[in-house]
Amino acid sequence: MQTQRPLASPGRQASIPARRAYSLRPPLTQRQLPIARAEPPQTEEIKLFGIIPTAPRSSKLGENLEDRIQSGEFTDSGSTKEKLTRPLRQALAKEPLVGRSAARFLADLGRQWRAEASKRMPEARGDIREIVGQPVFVPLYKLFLVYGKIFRLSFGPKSFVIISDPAYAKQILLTNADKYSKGLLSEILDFVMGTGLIPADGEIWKARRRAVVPALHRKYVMSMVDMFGDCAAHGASATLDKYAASGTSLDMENFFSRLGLDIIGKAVFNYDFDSLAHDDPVIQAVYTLLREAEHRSTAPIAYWNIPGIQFVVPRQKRCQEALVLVNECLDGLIDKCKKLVEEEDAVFGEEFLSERDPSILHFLLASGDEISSKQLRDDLMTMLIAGHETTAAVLTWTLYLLSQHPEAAAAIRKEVDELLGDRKPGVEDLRALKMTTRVINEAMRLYPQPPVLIRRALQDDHFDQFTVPAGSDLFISVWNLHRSPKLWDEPDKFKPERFGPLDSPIPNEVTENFAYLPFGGGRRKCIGDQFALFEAVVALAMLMRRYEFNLDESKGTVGMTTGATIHTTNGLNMFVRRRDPLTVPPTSSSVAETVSTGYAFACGPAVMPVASAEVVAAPATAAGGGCPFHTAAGAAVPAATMSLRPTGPPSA
Ligand code: HEM
Repeated sequence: MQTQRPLASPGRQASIPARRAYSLRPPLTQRQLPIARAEPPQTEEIKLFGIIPTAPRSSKLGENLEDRIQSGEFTDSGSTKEKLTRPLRQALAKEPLVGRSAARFLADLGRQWRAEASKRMPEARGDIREIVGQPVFVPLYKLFLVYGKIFRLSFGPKSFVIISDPAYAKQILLTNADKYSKGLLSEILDFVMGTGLIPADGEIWKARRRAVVPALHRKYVMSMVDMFGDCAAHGASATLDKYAASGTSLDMENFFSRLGLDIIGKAVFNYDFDSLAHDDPVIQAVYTLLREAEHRSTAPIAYWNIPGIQFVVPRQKRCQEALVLVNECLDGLIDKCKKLVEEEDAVFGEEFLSERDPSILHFLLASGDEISSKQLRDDLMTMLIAGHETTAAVLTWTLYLLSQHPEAAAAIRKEVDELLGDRKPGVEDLRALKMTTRVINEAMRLYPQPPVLIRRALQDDHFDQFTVPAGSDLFISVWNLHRSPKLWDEPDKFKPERFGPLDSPIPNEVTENFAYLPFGGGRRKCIGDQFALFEAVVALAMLMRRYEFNLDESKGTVGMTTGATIHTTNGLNMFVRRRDPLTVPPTSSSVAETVSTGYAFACGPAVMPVASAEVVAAPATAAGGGCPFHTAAGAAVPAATMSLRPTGPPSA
């Protein structure tokens, strides 16, 4: 197989020359959209960058950002003062006496102005509606191709620094991580995650990371593999077989969302949502919260801060009710688990795993971690949300890509047929499912979940000649990094072989030097990376073995919309066909046996700097209860396709 590595390491990256924008656009009230730029295009510059001026933009917002970028509307270069005085200097230079010395003086001043201008970060100014009308990472990519690895994006008084360079990403996530907080993300997610790990900062984050990371220990992740297979098999019999028999297409995005929810419910708090087989109010409430979080993450203003809004606006009221329902359910599960911990009276130690309830919640309670039930709920909600939509989105886009690349689908089937037949993969099989894993790695490059990482600078930080002042909001565009033509050969193409021979290490931020960040990097790297990768590999292997999937094109293009993760616009509608008679009876491998043989994780050097060694053995605590809502009949769960606005089809 051909080996294609990223084209350039960050050190070798040739940066796109810095350009700046001083768009003199009047305020919205004074102009009618569409509007052409107030400044004439910089013809010289346009030629330099191979950009051809275009006609004024059309009337549809967002539609023509590309044209507007090309028109030079956002763009200026060098020092404006220098450019304005240039004709004067040229005229003066023709005068023999005083004129020439005045021209020389202006030339010196111009050099100084240019030097100062070169320290100003390239800036794109625009109308926020250009961005909110489409998945945010799409316009950011177009702007990145013009402005390069770092630029400021300004909408009136608001501005964001967009980072699309591996070395800069490494600086923010790893070397200078202390200088950054989660900023906007904490504000957006506060209502649902509170001070859970994702939005938390400072001392709370440190304490929670130290407490939670050890719960996802090696033995725990291994013990989950069997459950992944059970859930996938259940999904097959509860849903896919029915659609295969009926011949009607099924929204696989919705299917993966339910599969992800069932898996994470069991893994985090030993709760069987069984959303693959039925809907109930708790499931509906979880989706209401997820949709609200997504909505907030793309909203141009923080409407949720308007006092009393949760009592007035119907969607906010529903969100509030959903929160109460989910919290009550979590409280019930916490009580039930406390009781179990008390009953079993097990000795807690490193890699503690209860046979009756191997969940993360059980670990946290058994560890004697002294935290409030609010903090515990925040942690559980965080893991529920973080571990559900992300994996579902990864599986959705992997299957989409496989539907476009039958040769890769065939390669996976060959691998699975030879290795597993129709039995569930065991832990020892994961290392051998190399092609399946590699396809998922490449799908995570093309469709990173989330496509953008959010940070706020707590102190000034410097990126080459540019200073990012304290208080700045930064977006690390993982989408841009993963699709940068400077880092990847044919970046928009699906090429699992680009990561090298199948025997080479599984790609991650370390192997690719921060050009590839499927699980982030540095001290806030995903704590569920191995869990998630194993889950995706098991589910994909089992489904590809049993079924063939073909896109139902009558349902329209598979567009992209975004919230926290990338969703399809119209669902991933697939015809499902059962493959040839399954000859090998499903069997399960012994997880315990494999764990004891000391299987090594295949994910490369995981970066979990707050080490699991910090676990302290402590006595168990107690109480009792259970979720009162699980068996209640409920309304239909909303489709997992959380469309915000339609866009064009994905380019891969
Ligand atoms: C394919 C599935 C997944 C993907 C693509 C993914 C991706 C990520 C990324 C990119 C981050 C870093 C965010 C940032 O730096 O701002 C992150 C953080 C996190 N992820 Fe995941 N994740 C996945 C699955 C999971 C699962 C299954 C869990 C839990 C069991 C989980 C729990 C977390 C938590 C708690 C954090 C925050 C860590 C911290 O800030 O200390 N994730 N994830």
